[in-house]
Amino acid sequence: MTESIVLQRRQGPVLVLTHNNPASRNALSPAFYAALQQALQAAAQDDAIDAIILTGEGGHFCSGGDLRQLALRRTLSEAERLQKIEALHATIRSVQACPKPVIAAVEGAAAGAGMSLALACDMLVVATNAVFSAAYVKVGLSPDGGATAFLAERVSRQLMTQWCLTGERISGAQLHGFGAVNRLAEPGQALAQALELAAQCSGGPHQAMAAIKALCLQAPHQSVADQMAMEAALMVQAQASEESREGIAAFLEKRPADFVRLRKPTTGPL
Ligand SMILES: C/C=C/C(=O)SCCNC(=O)CCNC(=O)[C@H](O)C(C)(C)COP(=O)(O)OP(=O)(O)OC[C@H]1O[C@@H](n2cnc3c(N)ncnc32)[C@H](O)[C@@H]1OP(=O)(O)O
Repeated sequence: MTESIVLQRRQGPVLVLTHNNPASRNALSPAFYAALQQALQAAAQDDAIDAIILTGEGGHFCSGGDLRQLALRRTLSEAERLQKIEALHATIRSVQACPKPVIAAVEGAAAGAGMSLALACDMLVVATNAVFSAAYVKVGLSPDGGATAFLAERVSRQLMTQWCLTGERISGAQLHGFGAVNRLAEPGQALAQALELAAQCSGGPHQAMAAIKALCLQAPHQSVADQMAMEAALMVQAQASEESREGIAAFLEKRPADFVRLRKPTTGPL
């Protein structure tokens, strides 16, 4: 039996998704795109899952596009090449469209589109030995997977341009210095730290958290007026929700809020 390209493990209400292609340092593949999208869609529907961690098997997060496959792309038509890029982009969108927080736990390399995938996540836990690189330039390519959008959210245009033009390696510690990282972990501890962070997001109000994720994703990309319009639209919904009824009642009754009982009963194993 062939092993899954995305390993799935539940730790309480946290789903850990592990890219399992260590022989190529977790280079990207159509099978990975399909499996990750499917896992995220299933997790979105599963009320027992509060947060998702994305990580890589074998000490590396992801080495980006598969260079053996990319070498063959020149023989494809422009439309076919676009279709392949779109498969990556659909995967990036699926991370951001998932209503649950997705946390990247990064050890080792996050190169090229592997860096894009890590930066697409809602939160980032990196080991000090993690190495990010916009490696595209090294192989004569320009960035994709949202790399330039995600870098622009985190650092100046000058620095982003330098990183993309040189493909230089950026350590986990460096990224942490730019405030681009939620937690900096000792080597080998990124997943453990990500699980701690995920635990902080557990037991919360799912609808409100989905609204918060959507707001945080849009904030760097729209005007204050548009952002406030989006906040208003979501707040109108939130104020009428069972979640806010429970949260406010719990405060007034001096007891912990119980958002979990508002969810549908789970069908899957915990
Ligand atoms: C559409 C998307 C485009 C892009 O993302 S463009 C950017 C593509 N990515 C890169 O250019 C990064 C290439 N990889 C590396 O720089 C290094 O690797 C790492 C830093 C990730 C890891 O270095 P180390 O631990 O020393 O491993 P190793 O000996 O270089 O590689 C081990 C095996 O993994 C294969 N491999 C690594 N990255 C890729 C890749 N991106 N695509 C296909 N295979 C890859 C190698 O070839 C080799 O394989 P074998 O053992 O058979 O010699």
